[in-house]
Formats: sequence, C-alpha cells, structure tokens
Amino acid sequence: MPSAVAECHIRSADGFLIVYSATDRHSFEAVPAIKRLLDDQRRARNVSCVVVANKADLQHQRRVTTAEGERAAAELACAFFETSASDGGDDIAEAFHELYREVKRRKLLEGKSRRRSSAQQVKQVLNKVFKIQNAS
Ligand SMILES: Nc1nc2c(ncn2[C@@H]2O[C@H](COP(=O)(O)OP(=O)(O)OP(=O)(O)O)[C@@H](O)[C@H]2O)c(=O)[nH]1
Repeated sequence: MPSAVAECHIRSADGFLIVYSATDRHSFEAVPAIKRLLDDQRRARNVSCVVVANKADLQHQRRVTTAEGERAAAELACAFFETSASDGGDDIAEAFHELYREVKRRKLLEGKSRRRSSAQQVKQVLNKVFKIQNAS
C-alpha cells in the first residue's frame, strides 16, 4: 500500500519511470505489481510508463536478461531501456525523453477524444432541437 504522499504523487504525475536493477531479480519481478498499482490508483490503463533496467554495466552480477526485460515491458505496453547510472550513457537521457514523448502522445490523443465527444454532444443537442421543431 503506498503512503499518502506517494498516492498524491501517483495521482498527479503525468508519467513514470519504473526502474529495476538488472542485478536483482526481486526488483524485476516487482515491476508488473508496480504498474498495476499505478493503473489502480489512476483508475485507468493509460498511464504513461517507461521500464528501465539499471546497472546494465554489472554484467558479471546480472540476474535478469535483456530479453526478459524487453518481454516484461512489452506485456505492460511500455517502452524499455537498459541503463547504467555509473557510466552515464545516452540511454538514461533517451529513457526520460521517451517518457516525455509518450506523455505528449497520450495528452494529444486524450485531447482529440475529448474534442470529439464534445462535438458529438453538440450534434445530439442540435438533432433534438430539430426533431422538436419538426414535430411542432
Ligand atoms: N555499477 C553500478 N552501480 C550502481 C548503478 N546504480 C547504482 N549503483 C550503485 O549501487 C549501490 C546501491 O545503490 P541503489 O541501487 O541506488 O540502492 P538500493 O536501491 O538500496 O540498491 P541495493 O543496495 O543494490 O539493493 C550504490 O553504491 C550505487 O552507487 C549502476 O548503474 N551501475
């Protein structure tokens, strides 16, 4: 159960980076539950998330393969990146940038469907008005 502060952040954030350690299977196995928690708190499945496997440089301590990470992220419909906080590679910036792009895409789609539904409401009202006028 998240704390009240965490709940507040979950409700207000536009997007989430879900980070696990490629050297720690438990952290990897927690990813689907974290995504579910975010979906439940937002009462929607359209939360923008990117899954990140950190500590990719520690190859000799690796406990989660790249393929497993990719598969888990795909099952959650999230983009996937492997990063190393210690070598500071481009993948870190790319993960943040992809999350930014995903949030923008979702907002654009939500804006379009909101505009469509308000246009439909106007159409329904006009139809009713015309029906009433024709009937009288
Ligand atoms: N080599 C390497 N070390 C890292 C990386 N990210 C964090 N660390 C180091 O890992 C140690 C633990 O850091 P965190 O993973 O942030 O802390 P934690 O969540 O408590 O993780 P654990 O202690 O590993 O369970 C620190 O010494 C970090 O400097 C990375 O990408 N590569």
